[in-house]
Amino acid sequence: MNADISGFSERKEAGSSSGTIKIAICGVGLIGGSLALCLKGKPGYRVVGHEIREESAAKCAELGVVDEATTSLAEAAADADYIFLCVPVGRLNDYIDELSRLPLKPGCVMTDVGSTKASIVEHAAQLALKGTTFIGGHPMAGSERSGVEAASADLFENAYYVLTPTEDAPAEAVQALEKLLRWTRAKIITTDAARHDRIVGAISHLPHMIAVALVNQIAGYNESSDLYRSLAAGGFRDITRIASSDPIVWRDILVNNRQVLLELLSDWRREMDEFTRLLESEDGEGVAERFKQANDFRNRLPERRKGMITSLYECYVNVPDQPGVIGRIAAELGQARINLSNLHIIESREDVPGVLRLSFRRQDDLDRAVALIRSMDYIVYF
Ligand SMILES: NC(=O)c1ccc[n+]([C@@H]2O[C@H](COP(=O)([O-])OP(=O)(O)OC[C@H]3O[C@@H](n4cnc5c(N)ncnc54)[C@H](O)[C@@H]3O)[C@@H](O)[C@H]2O)c1
Ligand SMILES: O=C(O)C(=O)C[C@]1(C(=O)O)C=C[C@@H](O)C=C1
Repeated sequence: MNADISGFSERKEAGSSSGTIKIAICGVGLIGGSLALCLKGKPGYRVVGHEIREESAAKCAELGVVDEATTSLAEAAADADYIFLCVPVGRLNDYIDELSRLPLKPGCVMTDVGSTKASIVEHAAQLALKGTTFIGGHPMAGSERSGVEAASADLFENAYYVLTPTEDAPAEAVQALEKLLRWTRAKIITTDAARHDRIVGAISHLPHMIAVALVNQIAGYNESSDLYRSLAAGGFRDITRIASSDPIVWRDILVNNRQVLLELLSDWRREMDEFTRLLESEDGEGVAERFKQANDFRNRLPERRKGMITSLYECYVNVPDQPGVIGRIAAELGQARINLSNLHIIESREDVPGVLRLSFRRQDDLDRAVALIRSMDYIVYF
């Protein structure tokens, strides 16, 4: 791979013969759509989306997330200067295979956003991608939501964006991709694919498994009494938000990174066994020590840095069980031009006050929303 890249930098700076840089985004969902929004409309760029279904292609074009959309991979890839693969991890190798059979523009830089890196990087290296360069990529930002409707131009701001170029990747290609990715306002770092998978397995994949296991455990208890669901408060919600993530996307990630995850699960079991031991021996000091250690590490994580702890600024509003209340709050926020990124009704049953979770992408929007909703006499908390 990475054969002839002569004239690479000039081409990237000057764009194609038509004077534009063509960027193909395959899979215009949460991540692909967010990348498209970061790049679309920037001087000299044309963003072409690829979706396998006609309706999805039409939708991302209608939403204005891409300049144009197609269901033909050949059409999307033809003359593209950059190709982003933003489909579930289990489909990445197939895309690389298919692209390797298509005529690609010499000097084209191909990258992906998959949450695991070793297998795709290895697969791409086995193929001679005809004068093009593959560079693995992974933005460390996301959401439990999925699909193009959840895409946002702000998603990657201040998050880390990991690149995993192989040793033979031309420096010019890596630099060109880094330069393009500056539009995401993410912090670009490079590492090797195996290290990426180990670390991201620990800080992202393991937590997703734990969240899902915990929710399923409690859902089982809830069979006997709905009070489990009703009483689930901040602690449960905080640790389980990511259990709402897309099942197919996560099936692919976990299966792909299974070697790393099996080791991590064994360490996790040891951590749980330690709690069992402490409780069985009524070792309160030992329990407090576990919390102290965890506090020390967690409190040193950078505050509110997107991608690591949370990408959202959220508040909760108690709402009475009356028709129109939620619409009124949403309408007031809209009128004040406060950008609401998500609204979720957490509890809504007859005669029981509901709780509305409002999510914002910016601290400023959250602050203004809280002031506004409190001025409407609703109780707001965090
Ligand atoms: N969700 C996150 O928080 C997050 C964060 C960083 C990276 N990623 C990675 O980004 C990639 C996309 O995830 P997403 O969250 O944007 O998911 P998504 O469901 O929002 O989007 C997936 C996209 O892939 C397309 N797609 C789905 N199945 C397909 C198939 N079988 N063949 C072809 N196209 C298909 C969909 O039409 C959609 O455009 C994944 O590889 C994931 O690991 C996700
Ligand atoms: O914020 C979330 O919902 C995420 O799950 C984002 C998250 C993560 O675990 O931090 C998930 C998957 C990625 O590949 C990168 C980021």
